[in-house]
Amino acid sequence: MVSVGVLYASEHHSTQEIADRIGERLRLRGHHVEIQALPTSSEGQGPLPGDALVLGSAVHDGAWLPAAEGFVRSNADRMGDQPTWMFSVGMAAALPGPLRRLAERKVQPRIAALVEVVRPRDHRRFSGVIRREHLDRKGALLFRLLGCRYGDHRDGVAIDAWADDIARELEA
Ligand SMILES: Cc1cc2nc3c(=O)[nH]c(=O)nc-3n(C[C@H](O)[C@H](O)[C@H](O)COP(=O)(O)O)c2cc1C
Repeated sequence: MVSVGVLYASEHHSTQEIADRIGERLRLRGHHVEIQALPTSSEGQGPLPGDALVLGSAVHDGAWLPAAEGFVRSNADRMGDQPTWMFSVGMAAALPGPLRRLAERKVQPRIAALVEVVRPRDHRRFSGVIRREHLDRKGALLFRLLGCRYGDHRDGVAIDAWADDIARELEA
């Protein structure tokens, strides 16, 4: 049994629910799991929870949310202390075919820079939920012009499979 901290930053809850799902799955495999939202301020950060970390964030404008990016930056010197997995929640699955393939291939530079700092066992990208009310007028116009689809694009099977991969590595 390994103690795992699942830390996330989420604006509209889909990343939070993905973090919960991963945490639940790891619990089912017998691990002790603490699931926590990352604080918006880097002040007062204590010890990292758990002997292993799963770190995730929603992606906004090509970057992790400030709480998650700030967490990585302010803990850069101890990021290698325990095995860590990263996940990013974006909207690749909302994009039409060619754009989607492009988005799936390319990790945005600001996120790639965080991966360089953390050096995780794996960095996985999932699609989340995107609704009209999440976007301002300009964003909604662009969304429509690009032919994107609103909705819940999460793939529960892929999320569970990834959590199972983590559990297997923890048990190895
Ligand atoms: C203002 C805004 C900007 C976004 N920018 C991106 C982006 O640059 N890349 C991407 O893949 N997804 C982007 N998304 C989609 C979100 O990452 C996606 O909806 C995700 O599920 C949000 O997670 P949350 O529900 O935890 O906040 C954006 C969404 C919003 C509302």
